[in-house]
Amino acid sequence: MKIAFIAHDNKKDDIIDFVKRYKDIFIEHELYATGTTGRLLNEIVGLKVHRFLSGPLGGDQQIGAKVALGELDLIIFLRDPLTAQPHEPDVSALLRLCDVHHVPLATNVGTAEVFAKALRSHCNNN
Ligand SMILES: O=C(CO)COP(=O)(O)O
Repeated sequence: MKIAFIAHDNKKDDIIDFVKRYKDIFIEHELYATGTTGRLLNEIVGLKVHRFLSGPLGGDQQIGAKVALGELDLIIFLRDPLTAQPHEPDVSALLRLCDVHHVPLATNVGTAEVFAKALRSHCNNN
């Protein structure tokens, strides 16, 4: 599967912890991320990740474009619901495109866990 990771700054520790816990699963897939999130997943978790621009510089929109083209299968976007983002319109546009194109989207660790466990059982059954 093609999976994209995005995390706002206050959620960077959470996404690192989450991806570390499921590294054995994610390593089997094609991974994408916004700039800073991708760098951290590469340097700290040790995964190969295709990196787009940083979110505020257009990375969310680049991921949205891939969603619109049917080129991503799952989005893990750990949003910070307590901090205003200068690029909020880009964030909303990405969430909207996921809904338009029926692409599964996790916006918190609880939902991301459900997806990761589903991926794990899918891998174990194949
Ligand atoms: O701002 C973001 C998503 O809206 C995340 O971007 P970075 O991964 O570059 O920090």
